[in-house]
Amino acid sequence: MIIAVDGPSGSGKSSTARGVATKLGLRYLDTGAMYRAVTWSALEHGLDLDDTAAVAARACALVLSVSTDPQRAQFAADGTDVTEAIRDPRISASVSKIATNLDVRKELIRRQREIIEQSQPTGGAVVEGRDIATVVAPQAELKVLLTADQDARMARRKAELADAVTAEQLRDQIVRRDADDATVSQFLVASDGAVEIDSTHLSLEEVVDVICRLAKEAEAAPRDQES
Ligand SMILES: Nc1ncnc2c1ncn2[C@@H]1O[C@H](COP(=O)(O)OP(=O)(O)OP(=O)(O)O)[C@@H](O)[C@H]1O
Ligand SMILES: Nc1ccn([C@H]2C[C@H](O)[C@@H](COP(=O)(O)O)O2)c(=O)n1
Repeated sequence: MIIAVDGPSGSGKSSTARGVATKLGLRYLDTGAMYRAVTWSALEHGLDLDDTAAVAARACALVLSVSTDPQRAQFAADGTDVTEAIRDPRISASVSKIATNLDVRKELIRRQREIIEQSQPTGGAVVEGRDIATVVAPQAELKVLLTADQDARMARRKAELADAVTAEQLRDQIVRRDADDATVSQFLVASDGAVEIDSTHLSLEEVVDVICRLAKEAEAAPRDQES
């Protein structure tokens, strides 16, 4: 089973997808981390992020190791563990430049599909990002658009960063980033066949439970039609 979870920044995609994967015994793929790792690598190499050809060449050359264990997020870029470095505000501020580079997207989507394919023998994966249901895995058995209103998303991110960001940085990470990212992916409205879950007034556990229930229904649906 493939479960696609898309949505805007701070809506709870990563925490929810990890929780669902753990509960259902599936792999977990954080596609945003892959865009972050390319950003980290491009900056390490001193590239001008506006030089789209050079950045795309870096993305293609990058040896990227991605853990799909929902209990143990780990990412390595050219042999360096970047699990923590890719969460740095410096990366969050620049990552949209990389994510709106269409040649980078082409390369990362190719890799994401490979990782998804590799998860099939062990039961599948929960894959989260911005374009999973629409582009990366439109064949997903369950497609979720996870939303929350802007104030809730900003408050969650502020709490997560232990108030270590200014109001301006917070707005940049949530509002500006979504506006830029939405120019290349459709994650603000539910695509065909996707279920929208507004998590504004739901706890993380409640959202995980709703998705697990929908997954069980989706899994049972073809069997119901056969009988
Ligand atoms: N339903 C919820 N209620 C309250 N807090 C939540 C809920 N879901 C997630 N959170 C918290 O909100 C913060 C942001 O969640 P998370 O990182 O999972 O969002 P995201 O959509 O993956 O963000 P981004 O796309 O920017 O990486 C985390 O601190 C998480 O614990
Ligand atoms: N499938 C995806 C996943 C992520 N992005 C972009 C959007 C973000 O700016 C950036 C990092 O994602 P995050 O870790 O914050 O979820 O990558 C995308 O365009 N497509």
